[in-house]
Amino acid sequence: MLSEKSRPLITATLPLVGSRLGTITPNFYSRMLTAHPELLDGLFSRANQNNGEQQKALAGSIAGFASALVANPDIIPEQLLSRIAHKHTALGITEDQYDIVYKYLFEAIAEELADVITAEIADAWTEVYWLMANALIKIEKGLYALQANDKMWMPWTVIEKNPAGTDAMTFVLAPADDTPVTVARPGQFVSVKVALPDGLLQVRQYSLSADVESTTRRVFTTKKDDGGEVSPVLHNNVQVGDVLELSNPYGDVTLDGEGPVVFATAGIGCTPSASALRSLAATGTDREVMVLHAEKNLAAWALRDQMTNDVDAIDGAELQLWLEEPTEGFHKGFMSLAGLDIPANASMYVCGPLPFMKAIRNQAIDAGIPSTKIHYEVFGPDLWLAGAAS
Ligand SMILES: NC(=O)C1=CN([C@@H]2O[C@H](COP(=O)(O)OP(=O)(O)OC[C@H]3O[C@@H](n4cnc5c(N)ncnc54)[C@H](O)[C@@H]3O)[C@@H](O)[C@H]2O)C=CC1
Repeated sequence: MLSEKSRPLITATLPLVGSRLGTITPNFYSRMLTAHPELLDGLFSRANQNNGEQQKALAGSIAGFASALVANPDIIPEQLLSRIAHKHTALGITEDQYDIVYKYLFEAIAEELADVITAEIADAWTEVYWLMANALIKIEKGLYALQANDKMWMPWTVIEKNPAGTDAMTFVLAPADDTPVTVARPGQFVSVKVALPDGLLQVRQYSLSADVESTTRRVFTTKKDDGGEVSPVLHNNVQVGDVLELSNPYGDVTLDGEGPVVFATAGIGCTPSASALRSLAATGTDREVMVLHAEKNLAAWALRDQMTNDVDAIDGAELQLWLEEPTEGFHKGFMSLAGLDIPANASMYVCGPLPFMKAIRNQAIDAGIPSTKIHYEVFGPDLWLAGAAS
């Protein structure tokens, strides 16, 4: 919990620190990556460094955590930390790296706030940092302990590479060694390590799109982002027979509980819901299932066959489709929940572009679905969650 000594200091300086985070975090990353260039090789995303998303995400997390602590000094904001911990473990973050972050973050704070900072203010923010870091370290240790092995990276052989819709590709992989494989949960993702043409190793998270329970297959589907650094390499360069390094599965937006379930997805955001749907169909679920999906056109829908087959296989399951390009038999334009008969006790899983998720979450809340039952995950640095928690 935040000490009584620090609380008024954090309350008083939060607006100022919040307003300067935009300069503190680039200063921090620049110091840290200059001193530890190895962290950019296989840990931090070069694309997110270059476009500033990583800096904004760190700033958002710190501000969100500090705001929550000031409002409730005795309560650690679990949801915010859980989401971050799953991303950290998928990257193999270790306890000692929190010392490295502390050193360069506080050097950056000292420089950027030189006009206002006192020893007392620095101590108060140090307390906030270690409250957050120690809580994360504890959650992350627990997540690592749940895995079937204690390795970060395991070799997997690409055994299939299948085009999925017009822009995506499904990769099926089999273990390339005898490391015990963790059974994943529907909705989880794995990190995939890819060597770029310039030799730099980069890591991305991809949702498993099918067969999550399997210990002999990993299946993920990725859309090619022509402006991106990693997906074009996966699509163009990686071939059947190649070996990729994969992490254990992580992610806390998973299909749990009972009762009716609604999947509302758009574009390649259908992947985690498709794996959940696959699991429901495979286990002969008696849950009421509604699948809502939005795409530009029918051909773009990456997992069309898999999802329609699984909807057909589940008793009473319903599928509705929205297409931007008018197509007979389907809703036209962006998804709308208006007029849909969504059960009041439904759990909703929303995944797709951020504006889509915001629109659907708002509509669902207006329709009476409690926010606690609406599950979503922002892929990439988690700005929205950090903002929502503050
Ligand atoms: N596990 C996860 O959280 C995953 C998340 N994603 C995310 O899903 C997103 C999907 O990307 P794309 O397929 O390229 O999407 P896209 O840009 O092709 O859009 C797909 C559909 O989203 C809907 N949409 C777009 N903007 C909207 C708006 N302002 N309001 C309402 N609906 C809107 C439209 O129906 C559109 O056809 C990516 O941002 C990716 O980060 C993707 C895979 C997994």
